[in-house]
Amino acid sequence: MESWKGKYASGLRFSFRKRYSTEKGGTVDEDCEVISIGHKIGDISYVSQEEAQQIDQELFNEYAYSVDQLMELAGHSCAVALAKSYPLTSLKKDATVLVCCGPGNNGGDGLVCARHLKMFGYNPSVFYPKRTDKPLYKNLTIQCEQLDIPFLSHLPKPQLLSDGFSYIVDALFGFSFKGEVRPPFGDVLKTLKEVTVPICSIDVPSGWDVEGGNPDGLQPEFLISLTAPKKCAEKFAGRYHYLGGRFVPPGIIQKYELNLPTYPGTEPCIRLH
Ligand SMILES: NC(=O)C1=CN([C@@H]2O[C@H](COP(=O)(O)OP(=O)(O)OC[C@H]3O[C@@H](n4cnc5c(N)ncnc54)[C@H](O)[C@@H]3O)[C@@H](O)[C@H]2O)[C@H](O)CC1
Ligand SMILES: [K+]
Repeated sequence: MESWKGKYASGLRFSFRKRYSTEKGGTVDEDCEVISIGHKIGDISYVSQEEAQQIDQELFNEYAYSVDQLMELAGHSCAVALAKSYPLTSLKKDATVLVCCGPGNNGGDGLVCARHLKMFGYNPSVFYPKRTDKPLYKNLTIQCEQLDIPFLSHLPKPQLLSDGFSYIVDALFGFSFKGEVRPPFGDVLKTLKEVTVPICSIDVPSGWDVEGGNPDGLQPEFLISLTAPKKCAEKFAGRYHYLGGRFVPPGIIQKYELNLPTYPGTEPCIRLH
């Protein structure tokens, strides 16, 4: 497991054991190792909603990336981080995974992630209740359909979801989420809050204020922050926190004074804790 803590100087490494409580009242131990591989010392950066949106726009406008390119890298890094956290061989239920996609680019990341999960041998299904009428999303949908990834017409009840899927990917909202949740997503989030299998959020746990979080909202087990963690990620108390979206140019890192880990080797993601 590669992991990073900004406060440790380069070359330091230590092991520790984390203990989790299970629903049945028992405990599970996990051996963890923290390795400092970056040259930066100091706490990791958490960006505001405005900074996240500015960085996004700069990547498109100043650095000439297309949204398809970044979405592909982002979604691929999500699938890799999920595969590291929930290896194929550790899953029952035929490695079935439900990917819930929202109307914006977070949902697009979810569609890309579903495609890569299928390529990695998982059995994803997609729930995509509010489709956006743009070629990018239509193409991502066709790509999934051509891989025989089922699209659910409605979201099953919590018990059925818990029985039928190994984990659920939350790709409903990312860094542009604002205000109170609007229909039909209030019901979707309510259902997801009641499932007993892990919820895995892409970029921001959906329904959380991008900066302030949401103590009454979803409590995902897994979070992958893209580009840089958003301020709400400081409140994430789940088991796996990854950073992905390995496409941030040095100019952006300097301009926004981002303190981020150096990705190891050719990895598209890195575990933060
Ligand atoms: N630079 C990067 O790191 C990249 C990140 N990517 C991903 O893109 C999302 C941000 O995408 P964006 O389209 O700007 O917004 P969202 O997906 O977060 O949501 C917009 C969508 O949601 C609707 N909405 C907003 N608030 C509400 C609400 N309260 N209730 C209901 N609906 C709401 C809004 O109307 C829009 O339809 C980022 O997080 C990453 O996941 C890119 O993939 C690549 C570059
Ligand atoms: K999300």
